Amino acid sequence: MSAQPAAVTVRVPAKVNVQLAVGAARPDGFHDLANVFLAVSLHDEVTATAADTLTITCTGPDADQVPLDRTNLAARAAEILAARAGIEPAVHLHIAKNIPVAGGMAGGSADGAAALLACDALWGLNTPRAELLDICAELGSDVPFSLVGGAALGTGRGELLTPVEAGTFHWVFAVADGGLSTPAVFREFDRLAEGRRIPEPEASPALLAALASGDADALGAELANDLQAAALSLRPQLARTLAAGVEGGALAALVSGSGPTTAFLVADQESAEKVAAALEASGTCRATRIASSPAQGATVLLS
Ligand SMILES: C[C@@](CO)(OP(=O)(O)O)[C@H](O)COP(=O)(O)OP(=O)(O)OC[C@H]1O[C@@H](n2ccc(N)nc2=O)[C@H](O)[C@@H]1O
Ligand SMILES: Nc1ncnc2c1ncn2[C@@H]1O[C@H](COP(=O)(O)OP(=O)(O)O)[C@@H](O)[C@H]1O
Repeated sequence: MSAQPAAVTVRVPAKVNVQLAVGAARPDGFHDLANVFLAVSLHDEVTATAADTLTITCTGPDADQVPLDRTNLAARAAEILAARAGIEPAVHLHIAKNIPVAGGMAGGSADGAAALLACDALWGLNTPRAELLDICAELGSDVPFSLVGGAALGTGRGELLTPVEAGTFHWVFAVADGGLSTPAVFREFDRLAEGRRIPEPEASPALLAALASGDADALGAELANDLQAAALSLRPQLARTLAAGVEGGALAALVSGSGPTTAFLVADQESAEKVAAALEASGTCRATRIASSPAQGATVLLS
């Protein structure tokens, strides 16, 4: 019998939604989506080590905003996996956090997927991939994509994934002060849509073709986020950040998912540095990050 590893580290990417088409509210409170996810090279790392009880620690610039109790998605992932295996969730999960918190980049979802993979390896469970994906969907709509990474279309509430083709793209992200609550942004979407017929969400063929081609100008023309108006309604100053990035040379700009992080598509690495400098000089954001896409999904680094 092979020895269990003493510690397992999993690296997991953030995401941006290059198309987020939102349907009407469903009876269960969720919204049907056509959610074109792209994993980007901004990562958290989650390390699992055996411990007496389930404990969470977190380091990084936004660590003080991360819950360290059982509401942390990494803790919930460990509990669900342990319950299925009939064992105790006796693990210390350390989160090295680099993804903005409550920023619309699925940082919590990323940690949930990473913790699931790390615990599965630490406990030697070899859970089938399909079962891991089921647990991810139970944890949250974005969590399956954090496991899978790359580029994918999410339907249903975003949890039903079909891989899509994607060339390489370069991005700048502007991190805002404070977060936005995802349910609050969906509620604002509903409020703004009152009295209007909301079409069924559908992936745009032009967007998917642009994504596959690797042509940044073409993709820039197709970026679309139905939650953007709601995020801007709750946080009007984001309009200044979007404008500052475009004036600084970005090909296109949009709010990342439910926000308030804003995403800027740029031509190349050199342009990324210029746009990041322009955004920082504008004083309209707290920080900037440069990244490329697509990035690999949750991956075991050390064990
Ligand atoms: C908007 C998106 C875009 O990818 O992500 P963020 O930008 O916040 O990261 C996702 O749909 C967020 O997914 P996730 O953060 O996993 O949400 P969940 O935990 O499943 O749901 C939190 C709450 O968001 C709302 N919600 C979420 C997904 C969905 N398809 N319809 C919804 O209405 C519901 O109010 C739900 O109770
Ligand atoms: N591991 C985690 N990292 C960050 N936030 C988490 C985590 N687990 C639970 N949360 C909670 O989820 C909320 C949303 O965080 P996050 O996933 O970063 O944002 P978003 O849903 O906008 O992508 C946070 O405000 C926090 O209360």
